[in-house]
Amino acid sequence: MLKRIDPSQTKAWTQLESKAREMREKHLKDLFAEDPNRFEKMKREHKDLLFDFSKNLIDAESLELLEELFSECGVKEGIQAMLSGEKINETEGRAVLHTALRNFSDEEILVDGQSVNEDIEKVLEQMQDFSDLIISGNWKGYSGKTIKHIVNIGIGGSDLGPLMVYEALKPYHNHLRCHYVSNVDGAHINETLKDLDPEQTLFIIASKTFTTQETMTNARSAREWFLRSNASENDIAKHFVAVSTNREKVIDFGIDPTNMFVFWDWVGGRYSVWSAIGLSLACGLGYKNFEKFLRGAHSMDRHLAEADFKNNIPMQMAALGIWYVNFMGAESEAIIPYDQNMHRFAAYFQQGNMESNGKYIDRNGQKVSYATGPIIWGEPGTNGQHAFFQLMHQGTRFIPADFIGFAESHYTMGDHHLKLLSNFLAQTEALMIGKTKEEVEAEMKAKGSSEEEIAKIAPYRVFEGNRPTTSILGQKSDPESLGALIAAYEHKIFIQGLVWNIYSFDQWGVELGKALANTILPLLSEGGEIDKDASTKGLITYIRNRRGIKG
Ligand SMILES: O=P(O)(O)OC[C@H]1O[C@](O)(CO)[C@@H](O)[C@@H]1O
Repeated sequence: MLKRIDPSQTKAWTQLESKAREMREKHLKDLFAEDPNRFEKMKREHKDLLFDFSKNLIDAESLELLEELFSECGVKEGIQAMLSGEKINETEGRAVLHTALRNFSDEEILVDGQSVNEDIEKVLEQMQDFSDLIISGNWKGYSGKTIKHIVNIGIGGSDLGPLMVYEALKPYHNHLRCHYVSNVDGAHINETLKDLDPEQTLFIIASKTFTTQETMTNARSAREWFLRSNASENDIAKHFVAVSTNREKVIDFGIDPTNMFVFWDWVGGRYSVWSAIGLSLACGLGYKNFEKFLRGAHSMDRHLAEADFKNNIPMQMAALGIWYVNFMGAESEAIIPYDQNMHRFAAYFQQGNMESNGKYIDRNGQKVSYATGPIIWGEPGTNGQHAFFQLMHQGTRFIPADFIGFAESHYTMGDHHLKLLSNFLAQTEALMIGKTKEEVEAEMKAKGSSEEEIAKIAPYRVFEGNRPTTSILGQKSDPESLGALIAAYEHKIFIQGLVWNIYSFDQWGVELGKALANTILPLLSEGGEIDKDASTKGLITYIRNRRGIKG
């Protein structure tokens, strides 16, 4: 059982509030001037990864108070409860064991007194055998041709994880091409399938529940598309496999259960990339790379369990997030990878973070009186610089940002990579130091601007700076580093949920919209009386009229 402490009633919380008033008067530049060893003291390393926390608007005393807050809220005990398989997802009565999926230690993990180790190993073996068959070409489609294209049909956690990782690890792609269809908008599946050959295409229907409207609609359309070729129902087994926890529904859909890869209710959708949901990755990157990805995450799990607060990377990330959201007034966090291939990383953690911690009811069933999960957003640098960085530098919002990059690139053409990295470093520097009025005026004067021009334009060219960033650097983007990085963010989210006294592993907030969509669908296709509010009714009527449906 997790503790049920209202964090705002703790001793540390009140102290943090007064500490934050003090810190709001400080400038990051001064913190660096006061302590020349700030970088050395505030950087943390894990394997190849370097986390530089020094450009954050925080000092040692604030971090000590956050450590106290963590201890008052039972963070360590909460982590232990998760790792040991306790049913900490209490609103769904489930354990939370994505860490077990990447557990390469001998430690046995029990759910309801039963070890899950063997089940996990079995599925990993099945994934390895299957991906080897597909990659080697020994798995043949119905006409005897090898598979060239894999289409993963899923949504949310059954899509974003594999898609993000497949994109991020482009240099590791083999000859197969993986595609990801998620949106129920027919554009998605049509545009994906239009250039594919059914004889050489394999579909992975990925859905934890196997009931999700978008996925089942796309899966049915994929089957129809497949059967429109010369294929028959008997050929489906060679072209459709399923990843799910729901065997019955998989069979109902017509997929041979021998072509089913299982996972379990103790794997949350948004934490499922480590499970058989990663099947497209095992195929498209090769099983060895998938395993390296799991091992990278496992190393971060060990680090989480073993390192003390000061040296614990996910704990430091979580502490900073809480500091900014609850004490410094931040509403959002930006994630900006200086790595084009990581272009879906922020989108992935939108779900990871916002579906986990976007909650206002606490573990006592009461409405919270403090802010919980922030808005997560971001795009790769340098593109972001030419889009939203204006607001980050001179806007009225306070936006802590993570910058992620790698010392080396897989791509050796020209000097792209050094230019990319120089932008990364320049932006974090600029966000921190800003540019004073005096500096602007002196610069304009040196360039020959008149006094009048300086007075008029200088205010627009001043940057206050003092905008916090965390820089995360690795050697080279690879499966292990990516695994470790994702795990660090996952743990950050969980730790924050522990402190905020919320349940991070359910997602009741997505249900209402799903249920209402089911009431609207027949109104759009069949007509009938519309018992809805005036706006929804008006919109339904508009669509009906435009589509020629009589009311
Ligand atoms: O894998 P499933 O069951 O199709 O669910 C897909 C997604 O839908 C949600 O349940 C709600 O959006 C997510 O948590 C999940 O990742």
